[in-house]
Amino acid sequence: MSRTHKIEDYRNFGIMAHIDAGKTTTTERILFYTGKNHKIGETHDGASTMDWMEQEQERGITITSAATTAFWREKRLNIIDTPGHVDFTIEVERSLRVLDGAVALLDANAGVEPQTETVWRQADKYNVPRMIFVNKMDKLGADFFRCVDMIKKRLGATPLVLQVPVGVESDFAGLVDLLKMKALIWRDEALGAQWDEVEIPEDLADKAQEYRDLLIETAVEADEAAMEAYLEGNEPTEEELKVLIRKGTIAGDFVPVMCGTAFKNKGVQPLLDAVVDYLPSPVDVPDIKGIDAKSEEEVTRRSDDDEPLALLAFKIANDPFVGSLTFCRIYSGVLNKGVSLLNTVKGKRERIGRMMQMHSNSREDIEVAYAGDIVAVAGLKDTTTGDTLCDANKPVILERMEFPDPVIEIAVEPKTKSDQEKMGLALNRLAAEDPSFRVKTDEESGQTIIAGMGELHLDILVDRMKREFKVEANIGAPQVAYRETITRQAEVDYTHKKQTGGSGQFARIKIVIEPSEPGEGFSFESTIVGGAVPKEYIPGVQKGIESVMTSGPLAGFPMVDIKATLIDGAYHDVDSSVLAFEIAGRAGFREAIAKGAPKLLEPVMKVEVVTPEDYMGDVIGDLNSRRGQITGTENRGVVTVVNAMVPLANMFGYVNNLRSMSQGRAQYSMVFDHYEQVPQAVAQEVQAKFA
Ligand SMILES: Nc1nc2c(ncn2[C@@H]2O[C@H](COP(=O)(O)OP(=O)(O)OP(=O)(O)O)[C@@H](O)[C@H]2O)c(=O)[nH]1
Repeated sequence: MSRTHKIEDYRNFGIMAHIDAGKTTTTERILFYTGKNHKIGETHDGASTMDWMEQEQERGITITSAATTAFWREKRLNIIDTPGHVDFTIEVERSLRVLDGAVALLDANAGVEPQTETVWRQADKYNVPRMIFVNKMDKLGADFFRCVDMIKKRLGATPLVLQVPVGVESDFAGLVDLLKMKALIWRDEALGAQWDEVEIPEDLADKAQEYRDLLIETAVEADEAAMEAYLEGNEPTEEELKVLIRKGTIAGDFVPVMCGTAFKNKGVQPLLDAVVDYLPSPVDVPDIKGIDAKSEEEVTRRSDDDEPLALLAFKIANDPFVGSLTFCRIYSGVLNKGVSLLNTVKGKRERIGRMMQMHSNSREDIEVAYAGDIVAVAGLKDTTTGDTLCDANKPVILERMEFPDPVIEIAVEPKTKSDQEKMGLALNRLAAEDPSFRVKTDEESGQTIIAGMGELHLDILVDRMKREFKVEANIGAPQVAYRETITRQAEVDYTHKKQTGGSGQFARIKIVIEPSEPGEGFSFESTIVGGAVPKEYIPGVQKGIESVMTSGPLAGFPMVDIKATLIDGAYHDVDSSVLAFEIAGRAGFREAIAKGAPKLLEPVMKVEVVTPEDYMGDVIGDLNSRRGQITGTENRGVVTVVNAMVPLANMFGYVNNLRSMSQGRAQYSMVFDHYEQVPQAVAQEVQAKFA
């Protein structure tokens, strides 16, 4: 069997959005218009085809990323579904990792929302070329040009407006295509409705011309020759413009902006055309970087069937019929069913017994897959998210993903003895699927603690534990994941000496510790020259120090952002050992921390509340009482937006509070922003509770 599509004809892209912007609806329309999905399910009926898991349907939010293959204008689209809820940013990160381009959805009324901003920044990190679809143009309060403005102001991006809406809210009828300079007017709002290409309505003629000029001016910046020609008075043709837009989009110079309403079936086909025309194929983006597992040298792998086989596992899902499915992107080479591959991260072999291509409502067993493809492999044993699978003769570790630390924890207690065993198994399985989810045992109480990105994240995991693994458990109150660090530099000269019977122990170290930048974590360095401490003992010192980092002196929380430097020391020919230096490292570091003025840190969330003006005073008063700092308020049509920074510890149960305060009319969203020192009075409470 050979390729059905050249790799240049692939578009691996994701749809990213704030919760409720309409991602599910848009994805389903895309699947409908690409002809793979003939029975459309509206999300509010709970019949959505992208939402596989039971809870997702019940809660109406898309939690896991599924990859779906569809076809448009002889191109092969692999749509990677990215979740919108901030508790699952980890899912967003890992899907961003494997896609080549993205469509960001905005709600035409709400514009750029905080989570859109978060996801946008993540996409910046991976240099993902993007375009924007301003959805819900039919909604009350929709404002396309306000969205364009927010793209500039909030996202700091350069919008390249490709369309101008014709009508708005219930009068939204279609759009002006600024390349063709024609209006596309839909005949009705039914699924599959046709449109007519007509002259631009008179009242829009000036606006269309203004935006077309702007479009050309922005687009020619992508290419010097085109720019010169334009300055000499030669406008690019439609085809030339498309080439320029493609080039600038892939380079990240600007972001094409389009509009429509997925729900009322307007604007989806032009969006698909733009995906094909402007988003990159796998060969248009830089080659993936990796490390040669033998030589440890940096290497790159070209998106090419002739390169050695390498794939990256980016998602593990439990399928009710097939069992565990590992979603992989093939970066290079050809994958045949039945081969045995090396997992270079785990150092284990895996056999590809069965692989599938996912379509929105069916899965197709396949025998072979090529560079650029996304496949779901069944029955892998040891592979977890982020691992590389490859040809054992050409072992490579593809760029690994970074995962944020969890900010919230709860204790889970199995109800019966049999639940106890099942729970261990279930938690391990869930942790393998989701690297932002951690499980640990509290050393003092013996309780099992699970940690994640937010209340909802843990809620869903506990729910899955009950449903999928039939584990009954009692759940404790959610707890903030505090951290500890030091505030000043400290130096310690510590000697560990023991001389009782047999052989003695001797190790002397001189260490300096200092605070490092927030988010830098822990680092260790030795500046010793001339063998005051022999090389083989230094790892002992580091190990001793690291063992202390896991539990700070104030309340036993992990320590972060500390740099430790071993500057001097001494040893004894007979009595020194790695162990003696480890003991010295541990005790010396403890002493240094005490001198370094330790402090407690807490996660602070960026909160946005959208409320009718009547409740604004109450909302602000309440946020203040939660130790929140209001960073700004803003009018958005009929509602007021309140922005604030609030410690996570004071945000538990906020949703109910806000609901009763505003008679259910205000909404909020929050994202983790940074760790900050806990005020003294609060710190004392926390310490009393945990010490
Ligand atoms: N008026 C209007 N409503 C829309 C449009 N698109 C989607 N909706 C509605 O907005 C709500 C959210 O849409 P979804 O498609 O579930 O949004 P989502 O972004 O997938 O949401 P999550 O999966 O929860 O993140 C649903 O009630 C949709 O019917 C649109 O173009 N116009």
